[in-house]
Amino acid sequence: MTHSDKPTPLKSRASGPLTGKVRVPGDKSISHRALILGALAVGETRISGLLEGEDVLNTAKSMQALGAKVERTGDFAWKVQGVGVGGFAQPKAALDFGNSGTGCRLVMGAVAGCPISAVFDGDASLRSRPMRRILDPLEKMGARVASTAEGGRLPLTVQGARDPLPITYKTPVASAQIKSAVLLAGLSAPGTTTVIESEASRDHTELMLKHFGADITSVFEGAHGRRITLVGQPELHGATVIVPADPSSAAFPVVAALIVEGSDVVLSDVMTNPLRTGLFTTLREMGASIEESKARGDAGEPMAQLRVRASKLRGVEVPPERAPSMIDEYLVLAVAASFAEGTTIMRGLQELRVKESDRLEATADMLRVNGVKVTVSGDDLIVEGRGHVPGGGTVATHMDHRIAMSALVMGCASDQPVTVDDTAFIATSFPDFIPMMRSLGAEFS
Ligand SMILES: O=C(O)C1=C[C@@H](OP(=O)(O)O)[C@@H](O)[C@H](O)C1
Ligand SMILES: C=C(OP(=O)(O)O)C(=O)O
Repeated sequence: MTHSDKPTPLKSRASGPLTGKVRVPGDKSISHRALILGALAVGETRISGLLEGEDVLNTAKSMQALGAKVERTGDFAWKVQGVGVGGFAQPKAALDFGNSGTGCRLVMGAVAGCPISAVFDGDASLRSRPMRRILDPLEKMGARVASTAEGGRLPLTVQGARDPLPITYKTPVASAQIKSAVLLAGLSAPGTTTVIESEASRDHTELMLKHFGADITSVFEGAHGRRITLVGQPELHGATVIVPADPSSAAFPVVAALIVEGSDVVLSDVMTNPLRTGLFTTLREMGASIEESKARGDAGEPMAQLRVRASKLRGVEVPPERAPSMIDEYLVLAVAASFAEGTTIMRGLQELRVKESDRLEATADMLRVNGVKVTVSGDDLIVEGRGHVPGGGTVATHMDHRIAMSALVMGCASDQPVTVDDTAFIATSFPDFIPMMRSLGAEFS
């Protein structure tokens, strides 16, 4: 996906109370996985609530290019006719994942277990992100990689293994993308593939593999880790997947409701998998009123309705072991911390440096240009909250959807409006963010 060269800036200014009930779009992690596992299954997979954002649409296109039949049957409703484990066909052209690390890295794993070769590419942001962390284990499993870019960056070619080897792999960092790539390649290997992680990352791949019929187990390992074992060469069967609302997208209206005085916002069907809810835990520790009701669990993932009311927040210390469960939410947490009274210290954020942008520096810049006192100390982010934010700054989004949305949320309650230089990348994960926030009362112009 290429964006127009002309940036689309937007200004966010303080509004009256935010009110109403919304359902944010389907979870991005689950949407990617539903398409990929649907493509690797035998038979038909029906997906409802799919996130129709650019990242996921690029994964859908790649599944089609690899031989699966992927069809949109209605609003957020999709049907996939799979080719079976190991059954991908040689794609005719390069696979373009646009801005999406998840799509690119998970499909690399799936391709590594098939006897085909595929070129992987993406936009300037994705081309700058490290791929060695994925390629290392895939090479151990028998895949071969050719890259002309430095450090195994995109564009690169993966030649999948004819006879993939099962491995036991300890991930060097807590990353669901690394874990998932190994497990997806392991589907085609005989015997058991094991992934050990010292900090548990989101477990959607494990839950969904089970849902599609794989023999997979996950046990605790050490204080915070997991050992995941997958029996290779299963026959995955097509399944029904109901995609819950994305907690990483819900994070934006949640924080907006907390900081805009008098707000009362309800969010339905938000996924509450504990490996994704670190932000809500942290906000509650800061004094946030977030009430959960209507808890249910369709298709292996828990979800609930959240009612969020404007709250006086106080600074807290966020421990490093919480990072995997809120890794994409630190940007908007930093916004909440700016409106809190007191200092918030977020520790162990090294992984933020290798996302769509260097999110540690970009978050600090976002706050700084809006008059908030902030320090990056090693891999820690320290925000000095003063109960209000001066605003008045223009935020550089660096091709990063979450910076754009966080900055617009900040403007909802700052003394002066906040401008973002480009909103185009919001479409990667939350295409209706702007109209949805306006429907709650946000003033974007
Ligand atoms: O597996 C996934 O769906 C994701 C894993 C995380 O990345 P890492 O695996 O690099 O931590 C997260 O940041 C990303 O938005 C989605
Ligand atoms: C890091 C993110 O996604 P990805 O790694 O898929 O680009 C994100 O959505 O914040």
